[in-house]
Amino acid sequence: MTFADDGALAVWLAEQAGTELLEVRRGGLEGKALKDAGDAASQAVLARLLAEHRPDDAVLSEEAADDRVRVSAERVWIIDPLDGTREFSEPPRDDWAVHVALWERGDLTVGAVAQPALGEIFSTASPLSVPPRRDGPVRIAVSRSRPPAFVGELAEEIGAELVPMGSAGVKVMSVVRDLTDVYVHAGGQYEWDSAAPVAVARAAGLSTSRADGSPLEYNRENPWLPDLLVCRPELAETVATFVASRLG
Ligand SMILES: Nc1ncnc2c1ncn2[C@@H]1O[C@H](COP(=O)(O)O)[C@@H](OP(=O)(O)O)[C@H]1O
Ligand SMILES: [Mg+2]
Repeated sequence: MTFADDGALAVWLAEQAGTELLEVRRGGLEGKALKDAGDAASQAVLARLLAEHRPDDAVLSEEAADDRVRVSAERVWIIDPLDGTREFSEPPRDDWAVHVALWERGDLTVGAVAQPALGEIFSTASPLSVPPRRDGPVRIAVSRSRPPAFVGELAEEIGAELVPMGSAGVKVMSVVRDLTDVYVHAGGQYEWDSAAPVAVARAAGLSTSRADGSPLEYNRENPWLPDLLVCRPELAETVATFVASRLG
């Protein structure tokens, strides 16, 4: 197969990696062995296919050594072969994902987020549009295992309910899919955790920023990008102002 279009390639790459991950999950491993096998198998698929289809592009991956060539490159694929590794290792949970993004000369241009256990893929190639918000409390997606310290207080302040789940990509997609209205994270993450999801969320018309409302930047020297806010645009200022006051 050949792909002239980067958006279509991203979708195909995420699908190929997702198929591999489902196969690994059927292989009888458990716990850490399953996590490690998933990380390695998905990385191998993505690295091989990127080398074949885009040999001149740089890659930043959670599962590979950071090749500093990317810092001065014009095109960088930012990938997380398995986001929500913990949930991947807890079948039949479906809150884990494959992230494939492309960054070009300063910004994200393409993204695909596969949720293989759901059989779904979300992408900039086929953007969704988020329906108007229904009545009822604001729904805030948060990490199952590492929710930000301030999130209980935020929920109380704006009358929201918390919806815990695994994987940064799944949480961003929950806003895209109108399962939640906000995803806010702080305390730790890397560029690969949010790049593809953020590209998909932007294409769906959502607000994407650092948790305090400042702009997100990708392909920086240090890929540590510890906080994130993805939400319906009308909620962005309220949440960011609250978070800024708590994060100082
Ligand atoms: N405090 C922290 N420090 C580093 N990474 C974090 C983090 N909190 C969350 N993450 C990463 O963000 C992703 C989503 O986490 P969570 O499900 O808790 O929201 C996970 O990616 P991986 O599964 O790719 O490692 C996790 O490792
Ligand atoms: Mg991740």
